[in-house]
Amino acid sequence: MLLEVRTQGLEGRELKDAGDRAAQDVLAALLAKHRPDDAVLSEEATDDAARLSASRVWIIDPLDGTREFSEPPRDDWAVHVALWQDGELVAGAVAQPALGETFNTGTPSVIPPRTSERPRIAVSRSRPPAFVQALAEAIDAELVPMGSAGVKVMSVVRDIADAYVHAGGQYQWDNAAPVAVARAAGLFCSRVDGSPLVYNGADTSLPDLIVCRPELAESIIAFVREHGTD
Ligand SMILES: Nc1ncnc2c1ncn2[C@@H]1O[C@H](COP(=O)(O)O)[C@@H](OP(=O)(O)O)[C@H]1O
Ligand SMILES: [Mg+2]
Repeated sequence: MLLEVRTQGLEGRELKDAGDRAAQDVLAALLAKHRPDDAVLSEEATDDAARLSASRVWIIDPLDGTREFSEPPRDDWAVHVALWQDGELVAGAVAQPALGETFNTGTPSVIPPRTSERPRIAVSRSRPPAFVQALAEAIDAELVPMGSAGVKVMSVVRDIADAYVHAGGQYQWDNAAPVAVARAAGLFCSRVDGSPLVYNGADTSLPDLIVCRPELAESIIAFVREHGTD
């Protein structure tokens, strides 16, 4: 469906908006039909405070990496659907339609053996946090820029990168489903200072995170604790 939207001759802002709208409409209709009693937190819908007292909340980003979606033939954009229940993420899926792949917690991904001795850190292609260059030098890592938080987390799942480090701004929908999938696959996930990622908080902002192979977590967190993220 999103692939089809890309063939309609739209460009730039119009293509971004058409993608956001089409994916939001499909997901909202499916959730309303199959899970009418659950709350939904979506990037593309008005936040309803009822979710704060709900037991089950779907946290969705209908189109993550909207910028890259609008730059065909780029394939680094994704669809995120997570389910939060009573304080925890309990299920999630990240689809990469341009790859024809969906990663989900029902069939947890098996992380391939690490192929790169030198750590590869996935970072935002358009808004990389300032400190990651210094972090990369400190732990002798290389930076791998790409779009979409979901794609970056899946790049760790797929052994294209070994870590994803972000700071400076993001929202719950950008990382909820990717984190659910990464955890199910055995990856380490936390805020950049090592504290837990908390979902369905009143504030939709969740501005920083680390997702990495477990053996890299300590050195990344130690760097942030010593140097901060400025
Ligand atoms: N500094 C920032 N402030 C707010 N949102 C940010 C951000 N950096 C990244 N994001 C959001 O995180 C997602 C992944 O970004 P990136 O591709 O740069 O890594 C994007 O989501 P959307 O595409 O859903 O808007 C983007 O808007
Ligand atoms: Mg997003």
